[in-house]
Amino acid sequence: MSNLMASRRQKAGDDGERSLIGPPSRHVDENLPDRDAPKPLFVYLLAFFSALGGFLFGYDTGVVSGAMILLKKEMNLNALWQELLVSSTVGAAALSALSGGYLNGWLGRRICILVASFIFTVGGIILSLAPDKVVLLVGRITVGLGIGIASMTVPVYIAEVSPPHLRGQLVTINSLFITGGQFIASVIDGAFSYVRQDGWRYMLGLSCLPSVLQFFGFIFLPESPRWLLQKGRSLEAHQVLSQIRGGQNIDEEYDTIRASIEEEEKDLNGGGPVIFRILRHSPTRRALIVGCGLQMFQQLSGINTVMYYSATIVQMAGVRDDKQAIWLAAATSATNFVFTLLGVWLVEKVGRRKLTLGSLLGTGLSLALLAVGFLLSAQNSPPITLHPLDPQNSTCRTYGSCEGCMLDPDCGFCFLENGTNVYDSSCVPVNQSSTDHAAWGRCSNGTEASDNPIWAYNYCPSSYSWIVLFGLILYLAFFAPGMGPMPWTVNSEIYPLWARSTGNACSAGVNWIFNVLVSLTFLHVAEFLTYYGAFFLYTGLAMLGLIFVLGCLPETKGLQLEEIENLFAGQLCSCGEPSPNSNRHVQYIRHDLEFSQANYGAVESDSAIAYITVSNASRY
Ligand SMILES: O[C@H]1[C@H](O)[C@@H](O)[C@H](O)[C@@H](O)[C@H]1O
Repeated sequence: MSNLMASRRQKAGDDGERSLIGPPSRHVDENLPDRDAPKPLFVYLLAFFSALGGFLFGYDTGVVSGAMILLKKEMNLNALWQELLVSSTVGAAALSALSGGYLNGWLGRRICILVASFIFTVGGIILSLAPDKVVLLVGRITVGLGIGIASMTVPVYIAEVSPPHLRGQLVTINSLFITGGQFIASVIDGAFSYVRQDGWRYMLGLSCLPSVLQFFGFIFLPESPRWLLQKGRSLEAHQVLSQIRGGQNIDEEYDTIRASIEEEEKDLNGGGPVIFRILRHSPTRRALIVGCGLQMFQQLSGINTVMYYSATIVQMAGVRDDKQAIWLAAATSATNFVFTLLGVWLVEKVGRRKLTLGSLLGTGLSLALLAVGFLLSAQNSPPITLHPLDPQNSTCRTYGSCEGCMLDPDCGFCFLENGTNVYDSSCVPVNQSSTDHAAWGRCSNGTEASDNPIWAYNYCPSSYSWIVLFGLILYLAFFAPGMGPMPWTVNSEIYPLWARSTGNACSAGVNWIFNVLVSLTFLHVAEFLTYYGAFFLYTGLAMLGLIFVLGCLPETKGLQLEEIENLFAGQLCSCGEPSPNSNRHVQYIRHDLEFSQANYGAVESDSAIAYITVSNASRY
């Protein structure tokens, strides 16, 4: 199986037979985007309706931060409940992504997408009608289950229906929809933040619109032809492939997929659960390491910390008004969205490998800049000038400057400012039921202090904040086109059909598990290492990721899905060079002259598709 590399050849003449020694297929040979290749409209329609799953993934993970501002007041949520409502969704997504592999293989991609959109709709309804926090939690877990299934199924489905020259672009559109969902969520958050009473119900419930649209759309859309063929439904598979290729001749592509499945089945003599077979078979084991590694490093580069922390960074830079900070956070997600668009444009031009490498390098440098900005801010942290008597005798009175005070989760910084000048500053305990106020004194809730002191929880005012703001924008500009979408895109293409659902389930699970880990540990890491220490740590992790990608990620651009397994036939890390084994390829020869849908059943039994393995042939 590892030697399988289907190479398409052009027709030798008009006699209906394909030549054995024909010229190599253009897409592989030139490694250039296939500009003249047809772009059937139907495949765009499929990509759009499937990518609504990505939109919901982005919307439901993004909307909660704005909803929380209103919810915590209306439902009197303490820190534990706030944490639960945010992370339960991501935790549920991790579990359902892992089990989604089994569902995908069993029920098919289409049914899984229908199930996910149904779950999203039910979750949205529960959330918008929730009478109390327990029902809210049930709703958040429900949408998390939908997110997990969608996050692993949609890229696989799009990859399986796309022609090779458009595959990278179309799968990356799913990532564009993820960041688009996060952006729309932040705009909806901004708009409904003015509706004090029940504004959160609209924020959380509006996700029902795209999920209902996706559900009804998918009732009429077809199953992946590759999955159909794997299940032995060859007539249907042929019809669907021909439909999504807009009536072009699909014989070669169909033969390649069919022969590849036959070859796989012959070689799959070892039984047991698919994950064990993946681990036993070295090419798929290597692909799994690359896929999971990419997803792990995506999260370890701190994207969700940066996005989550953006509102605070903006406040640190001097925007003190809550509403303005919400709108500026929307600008952050807009940046993430716009630069993902750049990724959609670049993926078929420069390829996955170069795009990921460039993105990781830039991400690492911007993280270092963020760290330097935090370091300068810490070194020039405003001193504490007032020491009011502390009735609680808390640790807050022990700090000499804002830096130590804001790193202590029990304290906050209360100050006056005149331009960039900070004065009359104190460090006081935070109100346990809401971090928006101090527990007592000038900055506590209900205190009408005439001089209007500012309460800073989690940040310090700093004249170096522009470096941090610049670092934040630079970070998103580098992360969004490459490290954001490529882990999803690459995972959708590197596994052979029999291992695709399980491989994607594992790697998506790794993504969600590291997502929870990084977001849950960020504040503790910052407490122990300070903010600049935390960002230097992420810089180091991004650099490790760079070494990993440099060594282990092969280029998959332009190859047919059936050809890609061969890239993993050699050693795990060959620094992007094709392994010697990847020169071996299988060639398909169709013996019959006619292949029409009308006589398809007969053709299938009469015709023979021969495949030969050519060892170590020169690479075209
Ligand atoms: O690819 C996505 C995207 O970059 C999102 O902005 C991020 O929140 C997700 O965690 C990630 O998987």
